Amino acid sequence: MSQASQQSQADDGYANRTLPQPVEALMGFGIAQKDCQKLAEAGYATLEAVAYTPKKLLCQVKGISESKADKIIAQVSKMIPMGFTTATEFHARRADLVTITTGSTALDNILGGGIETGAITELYGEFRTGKSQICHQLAVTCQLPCDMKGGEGKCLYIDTEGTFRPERLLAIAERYGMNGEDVLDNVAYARAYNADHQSQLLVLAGAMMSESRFSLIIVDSVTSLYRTDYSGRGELSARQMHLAKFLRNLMRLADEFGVAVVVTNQVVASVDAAPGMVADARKPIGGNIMAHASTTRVSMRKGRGPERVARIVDSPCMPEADAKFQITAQGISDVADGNEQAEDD
Ligand SMILES: Nc1ncnc2c1ncn2[C@@H]1O[C@H](COP(=O)(O)OP(=O)(O)OP(=O)(O)O)[C@@H](O)[C@H]1O
Repeated sequence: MSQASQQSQADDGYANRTLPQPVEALMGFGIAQKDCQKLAEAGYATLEAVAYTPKKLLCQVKGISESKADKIIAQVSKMIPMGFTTATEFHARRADLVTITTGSTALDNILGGGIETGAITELYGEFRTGKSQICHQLAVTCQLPCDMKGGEGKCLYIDTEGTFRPERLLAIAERYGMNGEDVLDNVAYARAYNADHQSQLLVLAGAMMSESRFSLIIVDSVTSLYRTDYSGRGELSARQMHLAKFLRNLMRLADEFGVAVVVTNQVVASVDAAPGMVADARKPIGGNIMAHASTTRVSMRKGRGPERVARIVDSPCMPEADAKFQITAQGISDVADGNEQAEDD
């Protein structure tokens, strides 16, 4: 969760967290309004966004010279705490960490309660494994109150494959007794048409999130446009650099606004999979860049009928584990025969 969102109001709590301060707050400290506007238009709409960005990038904003950037950084560093804290304090902050339910208790359990806010969770797997269905589920549950395992915030949904279906949200909302119209109104949806556009949408996202309370960003899928916009070995390095920048901006939004970020990813046949290793013979796209950017990685595969199996592959504090869930008309739920974790393969 971002430091700004820690500075919460009277009764504290995630739902009452204050929004980060707008970059215009610099105006009282000798920074011109037009410079604040330029920063906001370039995607640095909050003090946190400026504070978390290297000087080199601030200097790339049209009209921000090196000396202006120095002045801005000096002022922002007085306003946003970025130094050391004790592990005790950090631990206390994590105790308040909000997680968003996936709709399946078994899946929530292996994730440590649900999808973590302030972090990037990657769902990867072959087609039809339920990645987009989980995204639809979370777009609804992120709006639930915290005591119902929600995030009490809106959802920002970036769809790169044209698979977003509001009808699914309505069906899921009904399951939780939520007003369908409100649920749809609380989802900001954008279709991304190319990798540059996908990045540009994050600039808009930052501006929207500084005005209204969001608890979740979804990018479904994070890599598909990169696969089509960049082809062959010759463009691999440029692709990875662009992807790294996109992921870094996503992480910045997670830090800045304390929102959960969920990205889906496709898989490709792994040439180095050993014979007999059927279970994970396919690896997620994006290589090390993707692997390092994701806080938690979840591999998904098909089970019997509507059943699916999710496996925690990488997490900073949860062990590798499997959970079964199923896709139903009303979203993601535990398998009919119980909430138990899946047996070994
Ligand atoms: N209303 C529904 N009720 C039950 N199951 C559904 C419903 N809608 C979709 N599904 C199931 O969800 C599965 C598709 O899942 P999803 O779209 O999440 O796949 P995905 O992993 O995102 O695949 P891709 O990589 O192709 O986008 C299909 O097996 C489909 O039968």
